[in-house]
Amino acid sequence: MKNSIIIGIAGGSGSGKSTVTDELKNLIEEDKVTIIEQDSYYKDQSSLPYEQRVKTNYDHPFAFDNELLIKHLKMLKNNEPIEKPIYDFEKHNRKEETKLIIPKEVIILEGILILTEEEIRNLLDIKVFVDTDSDVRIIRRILRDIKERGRSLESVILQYMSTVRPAHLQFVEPSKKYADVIIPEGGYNKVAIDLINTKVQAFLKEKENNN
Ligand SMILES: Nc1ncnc2c1ncn2[C@@H]1O[C@H](COP(=O)(O)OP(=O)(O)O)[C@@H](O)[C@H]1O
Ligand SMILES: Nc1ccn([C@@H]2O[C@H](COP(=O)(O)O)[C@@H](O)[C@H]2O)c(=O)n1
Repeated sequence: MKNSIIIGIAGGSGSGKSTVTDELKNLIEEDKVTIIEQDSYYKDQSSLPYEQRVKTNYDHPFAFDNELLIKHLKMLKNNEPIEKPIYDFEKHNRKEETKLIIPKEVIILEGILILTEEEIRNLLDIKVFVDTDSDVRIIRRILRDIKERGRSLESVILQYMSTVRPAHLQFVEPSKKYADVIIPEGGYNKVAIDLINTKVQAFLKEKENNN
């Protein structure tokens, strides 16, 4: 029997991925669940000045160090701890420090582009897509990025029009077809979150019975 299961939660920026992830995490015993954000695996850009880092297209698959993400997911599956990078949205770069992540039975991986890459998809036991209309997503993103990511209204709008929206249409939206479960409006869809949790609890019970 597997050491762990990995649940992938994809969806556009502002769709409610982190909210779904937190709601699901709260239903699982604390010592059995860990969260991996694809955002933590943005490529290291220390060699570039801030003025260049601001201009990076953070919604294109090239922006992510998926090689490291895949390596870490495989290590966790193998019961090995990892040093997860920590991302700084204000500086547009990885921090120098990392966070020790101990392998747990349930791993929740969340991020905009986790379903676009076949090698990541193949590591996922449950694939979820949080499906929220673009007008709702941009409003949520404006509020969040100004409050939590040190952005101005103008910068959020410019970034949305130049890179976020085109990459969403090119990469994120088409990846919905790979999902096992599509959650409309994300966030607080209790029925959908309970259904995923039922599958998680069945796995944990089976694992306990096998020990
Ligand atoms: N169902 C919802 N109703 C209202 N606000 C929500 C809902 N889901 C998420 N939010 C808010 O929208 C913002 C973006 O949600 P978040 O879960 O961080 O999205 P994502 O991780 O997909 O970018 C957050 O400030 C969050 O509190
Ligand atoms: N330096 C960065 C890195 C990423 N972004 C944006 O974050 C979005 C993904 O995070 P969500 O929590 O919204 O899913 C993505 O759309 C990037 O545009 C950024 O603005 N700056």
